[in-house]
Amino acid sequence: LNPNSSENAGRTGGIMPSPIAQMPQKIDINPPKGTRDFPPEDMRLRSWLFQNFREVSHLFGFEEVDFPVLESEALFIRKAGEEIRDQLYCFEDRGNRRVALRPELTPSLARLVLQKGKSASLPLKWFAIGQCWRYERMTRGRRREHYQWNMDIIGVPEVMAEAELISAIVTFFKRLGITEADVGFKVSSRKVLQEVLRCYNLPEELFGRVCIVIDKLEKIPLDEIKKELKSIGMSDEAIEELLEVLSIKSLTKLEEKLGTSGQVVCELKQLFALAEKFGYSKWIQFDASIVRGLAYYTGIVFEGFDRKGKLRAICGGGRYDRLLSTFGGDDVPACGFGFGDAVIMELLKEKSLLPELGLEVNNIICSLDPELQGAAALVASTLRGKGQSVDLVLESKPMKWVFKRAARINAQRLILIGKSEWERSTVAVKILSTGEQYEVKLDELD
Ligand SMILES: CC(=O)Nc1cnc2ccccc2c1
Repeated sequence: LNPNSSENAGRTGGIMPSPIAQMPQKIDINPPKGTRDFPPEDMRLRSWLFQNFREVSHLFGFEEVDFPVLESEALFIRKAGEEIRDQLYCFEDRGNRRVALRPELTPSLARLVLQKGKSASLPLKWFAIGQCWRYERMTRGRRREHYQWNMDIIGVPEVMAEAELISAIVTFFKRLGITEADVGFKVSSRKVLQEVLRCYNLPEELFGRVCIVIDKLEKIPLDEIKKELKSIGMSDEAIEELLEVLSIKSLTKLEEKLGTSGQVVCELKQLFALAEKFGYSKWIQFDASIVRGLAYYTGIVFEGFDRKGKLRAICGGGRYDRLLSTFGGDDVPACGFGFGDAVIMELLKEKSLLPELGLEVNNIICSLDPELQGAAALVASTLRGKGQSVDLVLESKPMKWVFKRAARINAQRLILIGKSEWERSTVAVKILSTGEQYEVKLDELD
């Protein structure tokens, strides 16, 4: 912008355009609406959270998978009136293809399972951590992206699969110091709904739409719920019966309502018995109102909630035995859960369970004069070769600057390359926590 600088040299006569006129359009340094940057202090927390996701997944013998954040829009087009559909971050690409930023991971996982087809020996136990997107009018100021941890078991029809998944989440909570006093799981089965709808001869294909309306039970007024159920084609009597069943909060009462023989009650009893064996009985409770907001669930559904009731659902999942066949594959039983990175962080903050994660560097190395830069590089490589982290001072800096930086990056040791020491193959070492100082032979430095 300096009118006298070289690139302007030789410009003839005329008034130099004012620097402002040359100023490139100042770009917005904030991330796009509804999205986040992760500067180091936030990235350390995120990495810590994901490390726990990964370690629990490996503890349960799951394999990590990943898929593109961009998918064909068709993967997410379901006609059940889901919120996730209304907020799909979709567009037409330069090849005129309808594509979308994935709003969830399960459909991509199902696509990959089908791609593996017969070669995939069941059961598959896969997990993924991926960024998911939604396009919301920013009127609500909500985020447009979040990271989700998913674990899925493909090919196991028995309730043992759901019990295993809940055990994984409980294990994760315990690792972070969250107990059954802080959170719980509401468990139900969509077959409860199916049972009621069958009694009232509601066609099977409307089942998903009813679930999506029911999922809004605590979010919109009851008469709005009734209106939507009526518009789907339910009679007043069916609606009353449905709402009555959904208010059941104990398996015993459900049994009275639906009878003991039904597969529904039997499956749920099995799950609660397994919970006992896994050791997380105190974490789960039956709650018939839980249906989850995704149309493809077909059986047991569950969601993690904070017992203070201040936060949105922490995680959720369930059985989706029909999803793969709706993608044209064979019928393969499947169940899984999604666990977002937002609510859990709010919960950990509230419970003061966030770890203090500072930057930690073993060594900071600097040379006391310019011609020893090479020597400093050599010492840095030697220590790095031994697995020690080194912050190498890359320019000649005054010692005051070096000490200031050493403190900021929390270096444990300062190594000075000085002329006289170097001539006798030694370096000066200062332990920054104690101030202890000594000289050490280069080949004894470890
Ligand atoms: C609490 C929060 O951030 N939720 C959130 C944020 N972004 C999303 C993006 C896609 C789908 C669900 C999402 C959910």
